[in-house]
Amino acid sequence: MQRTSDINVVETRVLPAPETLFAELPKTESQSDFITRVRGDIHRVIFTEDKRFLLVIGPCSIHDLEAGRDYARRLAALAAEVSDRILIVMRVYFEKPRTTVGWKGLIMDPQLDGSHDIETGLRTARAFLREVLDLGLPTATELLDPITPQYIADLICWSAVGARTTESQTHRQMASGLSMPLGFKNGTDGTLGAAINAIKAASQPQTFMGVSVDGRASAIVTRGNPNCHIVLRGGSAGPNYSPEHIAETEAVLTKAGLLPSILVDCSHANSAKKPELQPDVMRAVVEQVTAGSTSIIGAMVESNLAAGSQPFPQPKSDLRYGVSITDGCIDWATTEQLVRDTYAALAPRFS
Ligand SMILES: O=C[C@H](O)[C@H](O)COP(=O)(O)O
Ligand SMILES: C=C(OP(=O)(O)O)C(=O)O
Repeated sequence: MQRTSDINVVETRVLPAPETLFAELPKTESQSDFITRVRGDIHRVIFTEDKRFLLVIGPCSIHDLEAGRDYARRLAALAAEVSDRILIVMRVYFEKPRTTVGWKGLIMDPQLDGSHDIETGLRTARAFLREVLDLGLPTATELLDPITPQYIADLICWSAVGARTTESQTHRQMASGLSMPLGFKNGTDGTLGAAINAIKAASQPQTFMGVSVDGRASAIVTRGNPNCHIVLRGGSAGPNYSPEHIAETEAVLTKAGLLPSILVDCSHANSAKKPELQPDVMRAVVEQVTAGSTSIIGAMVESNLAAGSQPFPQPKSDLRYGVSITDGCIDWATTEQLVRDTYAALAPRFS
């Protein structure tokens, strides 16, 4: 008989059930309390009941755990210093959507060598998230593969659906069942429609196929996620964080019957993918906030220990410490200065 399926499948590796990883790497009671409290804080920021500025900041992707820990320790100290005006959440990004092909992040390829040991990737992600939380630092990630949340979402305070997947029904359904506040990015073309439709779809009950905690294919029935908002990241036509863009986004959200809560991504097309421009974008955004904008709830910044990015793939031993292997970032000194400047600029809001 002619084979009609799996013609292009080379191997199927069964993964451990989510509950196996929960048992191996459990969430502690204090982590659980912390996540619940931070998610509540972010909810209040989205609903403008908390005046603090939500800042999602950190590496474009985590590829070196030691550098990730080093960064998290520094950010935790800084976050504690500014916590009365800025709610800092660390980008702990383990999944990378690619324009064509490339390294897809630590979950998909934890050895950085194309071996795609996803089982180790999932364990590594869980273990690292617990370390970040134990520093008293809230966690943010992009959820890309719809099965991933079953393994790590209990350790995430805020998540994103990226520009390349906001229009996907699969991701909107996934978002409708997630327990944390979530930002949908505008599309790579810069238009808002897909994100607006995504917020609407994710707020509704949905039924879709997924994996249960014991690892079986299941129909998942959700309640809808009421804590979704838009993230402006610019697009092929250029940046979209100017007062005019913010006013237009506010109007479109209001017309759609949605809360006009906007987080501005200072990276990606808002900085023309030039990481060193992010502080300028951030300053322009904070200026709008101090001038009275109530729709801007915060910003996102790609930051690492060292500036820029390095080519990848290359031998692991040749990689420079603290330098991104995906999008370019600002370095730690610039990050610290930017956060302190933002803290100072926000003073009038709290006086
Ligand atoms: O933030 C990360 C990247 O911009 C996104 O994953 C796309 O990356 P690529 O265009 O290098 O594939
Ligand atoms: C991939 C990312 O962004 P975008 O979806 O906006 O390209 C990201 O923030 O890492």
